[in-house]
Amino acid sequence: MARVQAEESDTATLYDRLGGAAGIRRIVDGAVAAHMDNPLIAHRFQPYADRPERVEEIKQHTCDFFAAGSGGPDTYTGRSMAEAHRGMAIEAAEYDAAADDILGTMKTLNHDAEIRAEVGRILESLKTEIIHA
Ligand code: HEM
Repeated sequence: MARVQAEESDTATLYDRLGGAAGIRRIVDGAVAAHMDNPLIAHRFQPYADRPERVEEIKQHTCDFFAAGSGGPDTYTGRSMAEAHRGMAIEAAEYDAAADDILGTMKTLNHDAEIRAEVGRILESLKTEIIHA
């Protein structure tokens, strides 16, 4: 029985381990709030402060992006990462600040070190697409 449970948890998708759509939404909400408060990148997001409908659209696309990339049922219909960030000239330090916000939010939400490291590796793999796009 213990063995079966271990096998089940080994095969659970990252999407399931993040808590599905609701769990991903909590991470995205927390990360966007952290970005707005992060002196390294707040200026990137402040122009959206009075456009709640655009913020909601970006959040929805980000949720779909993470869900589709982690084994969830959703399809991502937003732009590619390079296209979404083209012309912004995002620096590596800004990228790291955004990744820290996401991983810090996950820690606050009690995701353990192992799953945070897994998400950290995925974020790292997106870095070259997003910086200097
Ligand atoms: C950590 C990895 C990142 C991921 C997975 C990510 C993901 C996304 C997604 C899915 C969108 C929505 C695209 C769309 O609606 O078509 C988006 C938009 C945006 N991202 Fe990122 N992003 C990341 C890093 C960053 C960084 C480092 C910055 C700036 C410091 C940034 C600034 C923005 C801005 C300002 C928008 C809105 C663009 C617009 O309205 O046209 N992102 N991002």
